Amino acid sequence: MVLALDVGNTNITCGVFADEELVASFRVTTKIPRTSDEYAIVLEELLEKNEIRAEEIEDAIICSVVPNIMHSLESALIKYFDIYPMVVEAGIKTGIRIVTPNPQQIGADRIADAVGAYELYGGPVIVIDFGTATTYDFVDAQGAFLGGVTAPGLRISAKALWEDAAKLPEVEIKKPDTVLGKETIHSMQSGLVYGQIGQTEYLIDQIRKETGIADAKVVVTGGLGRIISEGTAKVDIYDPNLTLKGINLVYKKQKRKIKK
Ligand SMILES: Nc1ncnc2c1ncn2[C@@H]1O[C@H](COP(=O)(O)OP(=O)(O)O)[C@@H](O)[C@H]1O
Ligand SMILES: CC(C)(COP(=O)(O)O)[C@@H](O)C(=O)NCCC(=O)O
Ligand SMILES: [K+]
Repeated sequence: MVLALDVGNTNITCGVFADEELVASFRVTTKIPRTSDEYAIVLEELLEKNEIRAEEIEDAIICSVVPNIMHSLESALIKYFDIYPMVVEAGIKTGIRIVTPNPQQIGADRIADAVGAYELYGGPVIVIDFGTATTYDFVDAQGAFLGGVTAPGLRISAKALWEDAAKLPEVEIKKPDTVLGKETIHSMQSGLVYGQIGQTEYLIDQIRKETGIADAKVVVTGGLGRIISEGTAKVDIYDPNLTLKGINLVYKKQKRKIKK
């Protein structure tokens, strides 16, 4: 089995794949600083809870947008699992052609999302990831990554409200029944969720207009993607495991390349 690690700014999402099938997944907080020894304990314990023994993990691949935790995480895999993990980075074979002046700038998670969306659902596709940041990326029918949009994530926006405005409290991110609120919490939740839905619909329309591809499919992922997907008819597919699946696809392509 292969361990796929998606290191985001909020969570490290871990997936265990038996070939194409995701057999287990779990999440670990990114923000907590951990040593390689601590990572090993957390990973081993969570694998065990999912009835997977460490010895069953034959290989690993990491996709990270948080450079400063890479050393500890890689060391944990080397030291305790005897695995030198593959890393999703510039130069790796992905099947996606990046048509931007500086391809190495693009977050590895966006590449994994693009690979997952294109391979599993087909292009032209707009892939949206509601993570710490909200990212919108466009991949055409031939698998070319043409560009993207980066916006503040739902939690970032929410935190900005209650941290910067004295009278605004911390609120749960959920969709109220009506747009207009008669109380502080309701109106904040409305601004956050309906605001994000409106942004999403607007950007989908604009991307379709700008590219001239009116029928581009919309695929959504990310921790907060479900609540937005449920609020708009413009989302075709919500796949909470898209990034992990994309990472696993990259792993398989790279393995094939090494074998040749
Ligand atoms: N399964 C889930 N259900 C609801 N919210 C989630 C879930 N997973 C993550 N979240 C929330 O979504 C936000 C983004 O998480 P995530 O997609 O893991 O971001 P990142 O990839 O940037 O680490 C976080 O605020 C987190 O609390
Ligand atoms: C845009 C991101 C911060 C999103 O990260 P996430 O929300 O998944 O933690 C990440 O993909 C990143 O740091 N990208 C590098 C810059 C770019 O993609 O243009
Ligand atoms: K992400």
